[in-house]
Amino acid sequence: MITVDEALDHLFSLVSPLETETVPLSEGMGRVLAADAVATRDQPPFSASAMDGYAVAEAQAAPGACFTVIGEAAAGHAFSGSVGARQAVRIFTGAPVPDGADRVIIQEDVTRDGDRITLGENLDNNKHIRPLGADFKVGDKLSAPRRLSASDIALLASMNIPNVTVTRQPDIALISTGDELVMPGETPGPDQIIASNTFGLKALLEAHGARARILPIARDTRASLEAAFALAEGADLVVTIGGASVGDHDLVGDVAADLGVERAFYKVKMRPGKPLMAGRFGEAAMVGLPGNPVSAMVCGHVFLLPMLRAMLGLGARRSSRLTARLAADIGPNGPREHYMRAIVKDGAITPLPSQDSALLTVLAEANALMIRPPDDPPREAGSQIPYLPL
Ligand SMILES: Nc1nc2c(c(=O)[nH]1)N[C@H]1C(S)=C(S)[C@@H](COP(=O)(O)OP(=O)(O)OC[C@H]3O[C@@H](n4cnc5c(N)ncnc54)[C@H](O)[C@@H]3O)O[C@H]1N2
Ligand code: MOO
Repeated sequence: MITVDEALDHLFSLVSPLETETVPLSEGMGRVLAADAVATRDQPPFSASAMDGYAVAEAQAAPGACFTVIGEAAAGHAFSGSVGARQAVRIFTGAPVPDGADRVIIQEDVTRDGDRITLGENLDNNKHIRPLGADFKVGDKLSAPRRLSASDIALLASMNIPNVTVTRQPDIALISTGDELVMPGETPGPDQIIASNTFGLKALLEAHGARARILPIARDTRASLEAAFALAEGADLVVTIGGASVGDHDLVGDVAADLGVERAFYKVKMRPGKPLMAGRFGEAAMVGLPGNPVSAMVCGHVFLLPMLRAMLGLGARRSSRLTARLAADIGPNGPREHYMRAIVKDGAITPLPSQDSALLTVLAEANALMIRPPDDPPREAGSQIPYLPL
């Protein structure tokens, strides 16, 4: 058995960053920026009023001072003249500040009578002006690689970038295997259950930038498994679930080998997730996950998401870990790295009482996978423990 980090190194050797494509900015959310986006304009492109009020020369803005209003500047409508001594321009938020003015007095601090204004006695000290280029200047950039957030999309729009160069989304084919499985919505026989793993994995992978396809369930026969692999044609990554262990009906490894999968490894020193296999399948990578529902999802977090990030050009790194203080004493760990379903609350982490890898209710209740290294000694409450957030 190899360690989790060794398995990850093998998995990274099976994938590489995918090619790029250009998409409209409105479809860029969650995509990975593959080329720096460079501003070709300053924002704001002029010094702009930050408030509604009157633009005047700072030097004359004393309490009680009087000015003559000579015109108006609104957003989208600049005042073309310039502001001289004892003159003011009525101005609104977002309007260019006219020449000669370098301060905006908010209208709450002004009394107006016809064309005359008088400043109040308690002026604030703020100029209420946003300088040219205060947000960004020509040449400023949003650097790649970067997964685009909603805030990034707003920034790119403001930079006048209507299309973005992003990494193509990996196509991931998901194959459930087993005679006991039917799809959600079907009527299971008395000895059958519902295929949950492909659905959970599709949700996980798509939330992180992949396109995942759930293929028809492969039955525990060579022919059915071969048919499922054929349907996976064109995928960047083929993921099978179940049939990975040592039972008489666990055929995935044999069929994959017959189809030319060069196996990179089999079995990882982790819990859950031990019977994991991986290899190269033509142009694609192939990963065989264990069937137990929690094992499959844990392997999704620990292995598939890092592979996905590597394919998206975000680098070949394991998932980032956080740490929390242990809420209560725990006993020693066994020989496999244990990913325990746990709850982190107010900075303290508590493993859930049942760690059976078949219990999706426990996984759904958990918000963290608490990580215990192989042969970790007992830990006392208060120790810092690493975890993967779920
Ligand atoms: N003698 C041994 N038996 C087992 C070992 C072992 O080392 N020696 N390892 C155990 C561990 S650990 C795991 S994990 C499982 C993995 O087995 P498989 O990958 O072969 O998975 P299956 O036997 O096909 O299924 C296990 C379990 O999960 C259910 N399952 C499968 N696919 C799905 C799906 N898509 N959605 C929902 N549930 C699924 C399946 O019905 C079984 O209940 O092996 C242990 N055995
Ligand atoms: O490794 Mo199995 O995945 O412990 O349940």
